[in-house]
Amino acid sequence: MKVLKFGGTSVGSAASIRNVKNIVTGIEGERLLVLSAMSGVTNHLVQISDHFRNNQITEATRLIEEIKYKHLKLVEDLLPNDNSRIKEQVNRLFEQFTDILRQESSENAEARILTFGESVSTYIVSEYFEAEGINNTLLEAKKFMQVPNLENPDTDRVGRLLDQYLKTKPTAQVYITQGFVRTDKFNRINTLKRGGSDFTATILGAAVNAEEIQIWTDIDGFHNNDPRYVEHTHPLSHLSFEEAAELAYFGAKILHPQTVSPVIDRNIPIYLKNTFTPEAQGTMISNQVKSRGLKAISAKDGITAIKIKSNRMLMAHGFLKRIFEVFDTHETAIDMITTSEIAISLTIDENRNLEAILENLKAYGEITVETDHSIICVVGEGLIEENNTARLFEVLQDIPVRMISYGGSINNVSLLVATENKVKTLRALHTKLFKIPSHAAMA
Ligand SMILES: Nc1ncnc2c1ncn2[C@@H]1O[C@H](COP(=O)(O)OP(=O)(O)O)[C@@H](O)[C@H]1O
Ligand SMILES: N[C@@H](CC(=O)OP(=O)(O)O)C(=O)O
Repeated sequence: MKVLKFGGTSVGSAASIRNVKNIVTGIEGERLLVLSAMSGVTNHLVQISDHFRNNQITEATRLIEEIKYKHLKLVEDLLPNDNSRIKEQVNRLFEQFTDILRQESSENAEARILTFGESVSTYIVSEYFEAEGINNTLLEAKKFMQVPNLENPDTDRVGRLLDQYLKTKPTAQVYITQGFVRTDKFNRINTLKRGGSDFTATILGAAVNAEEIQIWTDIDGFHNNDPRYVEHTHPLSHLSFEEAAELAYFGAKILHPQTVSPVIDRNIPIYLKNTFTPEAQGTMISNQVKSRGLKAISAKDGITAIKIKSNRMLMAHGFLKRIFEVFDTHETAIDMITTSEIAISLTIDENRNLEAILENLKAYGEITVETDHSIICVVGEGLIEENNTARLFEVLQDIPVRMISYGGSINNVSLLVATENKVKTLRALHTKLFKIPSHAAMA
């Protein structure tokens, strides 16, 4: 079995869905397709959910009509003839969706709203494939994507649930299912967080012990820096699991942060490919280390730095343990840590429980908080043994760096900068580390 994930732009128009069809028919054997919502739809659903929560029914209804029209137009473009049955079903799906909105507001209603885009996109693609003679079975992801614990999905359990469910469905060479959706510990619909269809693909890849996972997107692989901010980036032909995991966790938008973790133990390779230029090589992510030294740079926004200053207690044993317990109690992960004789600074990327954390930390010293920071992550196998780092520190002469994490792993150096300096830092590092002429890296 191969798992093929197609992202929002790949299912975003009739032309791109025709590319998807050509890609899928060019691959032999059993294929499990994981599809995202059409590009832009989940953003609209977020707005609909917000309007709904604020009782702005007129605004919510206008947006629903907009995305309904977008999907009906897609049906018209893909299947110009004999489409009335399919349009009726799309209309029915939208009626069911509007019913969700009428129900009492709850966290669950929000997740059901956000995951609706995947329900319609998979239905339309399945009908289109059928009309094109590609026999396929549409699977409801909520029947088997039981992921109560986002940090550590039980892929064996997902595999067992999928096996049971498949017994109730017609067998096919092509299966189609929704990305992004999961059921949580209360067995209610929830999401895998934004961009989560990549994570669906690797959870399912591990669950069925796939021979490989292909993630089809709108760019020719993993680039060595963020192409939205930096010019003259280039795709990398290979990344190790560790390199890809660090880059995704520290912000590279092309992959959901947790994409890599489910497949490492089973050693299932992931290929990143471009739906619009399928012949391009793309990036392979595997357990092999094909080259050492500097590979890529990424950035993660929304970081908060917290400093705890205490000239009495820092060196006392058990002090760090008590600090970490505060974060543990409030289920908040720590990203970076630096210590000095009298202070510890650490960062978090989730401010949901910030107030409660600060309240608890007060007992341990004087607290300073800085929001709106970004972690810049420089990654490569054996990076810090390869003498690249002297050049890294030259760049930092011109950029105010709040924290540096060096030596936690030999594959990664992380810097914390104010978000207003992020783009400048990415470009300066690109120029210096990849030896690009300085005028060329500026967008
Ligand atoms: N290092 C990187 N390499 C490639 N693309 C990146 C990188 N960092 C950010 N991106 C952005 O990620 C986008 C693809 O991710 P995404 O929009 O989530 O795709 P999809 O909708 O297919 O899931 C690219 O268009 C690119 O702008
Ligand atoms: N549609 C969801 C899930 C997803 O992964 O989308 P994409 O593959 O387009 O990033 C989102 O926008 O978050």
